[in-house]
Amino acid sequence: MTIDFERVDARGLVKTFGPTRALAGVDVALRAGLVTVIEGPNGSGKTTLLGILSLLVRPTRGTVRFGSHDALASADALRATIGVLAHAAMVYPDLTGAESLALAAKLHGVRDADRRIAALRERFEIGPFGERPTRTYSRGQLQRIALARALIHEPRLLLLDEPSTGLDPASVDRLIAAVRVERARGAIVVLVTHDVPLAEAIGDRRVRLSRGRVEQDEPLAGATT
Ligand SMILES: Nc1ncnc2c1ncn2[C@@H]1O[C@H](COP(=O)(O)OP(=O)(O)OP(=O)(O)O)[C@@H](O)[C@H]1O
Repeated sequence: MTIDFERVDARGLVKTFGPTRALAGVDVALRAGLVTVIEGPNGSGKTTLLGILSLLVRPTRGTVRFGSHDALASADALRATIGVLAHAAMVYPDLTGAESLALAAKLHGVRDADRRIAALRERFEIGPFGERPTRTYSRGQLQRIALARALIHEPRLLLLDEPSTGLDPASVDRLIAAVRVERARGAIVVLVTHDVPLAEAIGDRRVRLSRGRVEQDEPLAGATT
């Protein structure tokens, strides 16, 4: 079954960890073909919000809808529609990059996996290093594998957590190009970052969190190129 949706709506999200209120009533609406940047100081709740949107963390209160689907009630079915690029690359160190992509394709039941992997390898310039174990990779090489893996199943919802950390300018350019392709495909893209130039280069909207609340939610100018 293919699940499709054009928007994700989170309403009234509260998340407490013991005495800590990581989120204190957050509403966000995310739409297909738009990049939403989530900003805010350390501890403002960004990672917690991303965890809830990835359906891996349950909110204490609130609702999450993927289109007409109650995402909290159907998390297992909907998880396949999500692609996540997290801080840790989450690859098996002894597998090669190519094997990591093949495994991800298999887990997601990607049809025509060989062709999809070849296309992603070309797009992210994963050359001969793709045949080496990932434990030998530089940060930028790992990032390219992680991005390719996050995109292997053409996710509807793409969640990127600080994707530019540690990348050189060429790698950041590649990342920006990749996000633009995903946006043009109609993906719903969420980008958590402290990287202001990156946010301004690809963000369509900025949601600023402060102490677990939305402090600002505004369009970003000039991001439509
Ligand atoms: N598993 C947890 N257990 C206890 N407290 C937590 C947990 N996860 C997050 N918190 C707390 O919730 C608050 C929000 O954390 P969160 O990681 O969402 O912030 P953030 O905006 O992503 O911060 P940063 O910019 O530092 O990554 C913080 O006070 C944090 O200490």
